[in-house]
Amino acid sequence: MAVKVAVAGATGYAGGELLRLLLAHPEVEIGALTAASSAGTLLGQHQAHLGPLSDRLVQETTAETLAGHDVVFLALPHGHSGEIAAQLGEGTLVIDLGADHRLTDSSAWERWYASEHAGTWPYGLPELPGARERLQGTARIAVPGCFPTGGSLALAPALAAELVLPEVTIVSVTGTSGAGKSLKPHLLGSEVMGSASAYGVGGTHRHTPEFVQNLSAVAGRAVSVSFTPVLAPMPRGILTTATAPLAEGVTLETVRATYEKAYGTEPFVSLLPDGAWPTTAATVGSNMVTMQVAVDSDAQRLVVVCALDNLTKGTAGGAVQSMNIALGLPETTGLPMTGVAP
Ligand SMILES: NC(=O)C1=CN([C@@H]2O[C@H](COP(=O)(O)OP(=O)(O)OC[C@H]3O[C@@H](n4cnc5c(N)ncnc54)[C@H](OP(=O)(O)O)[C@@H]3O)[C@@H](O)[C@H]2O)C=CC1
Ligand SMILES: CC(=O)N[C@@H](CCC(=O)OP(=O)(O)O)C(=O)O
Repeated sequence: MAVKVAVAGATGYAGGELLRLLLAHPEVEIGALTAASSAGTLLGQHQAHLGPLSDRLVQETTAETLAGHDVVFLALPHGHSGEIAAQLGEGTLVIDLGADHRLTDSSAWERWYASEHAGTWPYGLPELPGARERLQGTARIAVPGCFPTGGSLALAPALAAELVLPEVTIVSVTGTSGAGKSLKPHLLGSEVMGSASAYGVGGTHRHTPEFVQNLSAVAGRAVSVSFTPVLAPMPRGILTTATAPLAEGVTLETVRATYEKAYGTEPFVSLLPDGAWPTTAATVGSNMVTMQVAVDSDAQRLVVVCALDNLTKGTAGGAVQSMNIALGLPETTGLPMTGVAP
């Protein structure tokens, strides 16, 4: 029998990508589609790329509308998931694409999001140690932020194997869709086109505590993280460069062998052949993270570069991957493993 899913936030970027993937998922039947100000309109007025759902009515986001589904995806702005999730029973798998349930530390949530913490759910980054086991059979999933997805995967194997010191620097170039659809002055075409700009500089981006949480868990000790996002004039994609001081005597061969062991059997992480470097373009629409490692021997630093599509592996694809695990389906079901080129 098909898995009946509802999507709250269906008119947004994350909801739109999710529906694109769910339309191609063989086990899924798409039920209620909800939003806020767009309620009462047709989905085709907001998501021109979702032809088969074009005539579907967008409903209000209420517990009543979302009831009666096996899976409910919440692709809502931060702070809106807790209340609605509390009204959905444990018989429903609720998958939060927002930040509300990612952090384990309530005081970190209050500091970075300046609101009451909604709680902590199993974290939907299956490639992290122990994550798959926690996702199997769960009724609640917190989908990671798009930056922590790439940055955490870039550094986890090195930190777990103590190849680097626990002081890491992460710089991520991102496309504009990461900011969502709503109008923001710094995202106007004339501000973004032909220019790249850093933001959230100096340890102020709210994904910093998520990085610290993930990387400290894999390292088994506190990891300090300096994270800087850079906005670039492209709609999709994140290119992350992560560096850390090498531990004594670590060579490129050791690094490469460690990453091959960590990701060799991972369906959605591709360690590229020697000499090939990740590009965002090659990941567009796919659920892949492409990765390359290097050792800067003069500076004695590990350098890892990885690329992903912020809306696919960075949000909606990661959500579907975790749904598959929670429901006991093959993990790769319905998820694209190839990008589009050129
Ligand atoms: N974009 C990305 O790359 C990523 C996004 N996310 C997270 O996913 C979530 C959605 O992001 P994104 O799609 O980019 O945002 P958008 O602004 O593009 O879409 C937001 C959606 O939420 C709906 N909405 C807004 N307010 C409410 C409300 N009070 N109740 C119910 N629905 C509401 C909107 O409906 P309406 O049309 O009616 O306004 C719209 O469907 C966010 O939490 C975001 O942080 C996570 C990782 C990456
Ligand atoms: C370009 C841009 O603005 N990107 C967003 C990334 C949002 C995201 O991935 O995640 P959550 O909001 O779900 O944490 C930002 O930096 O806030």
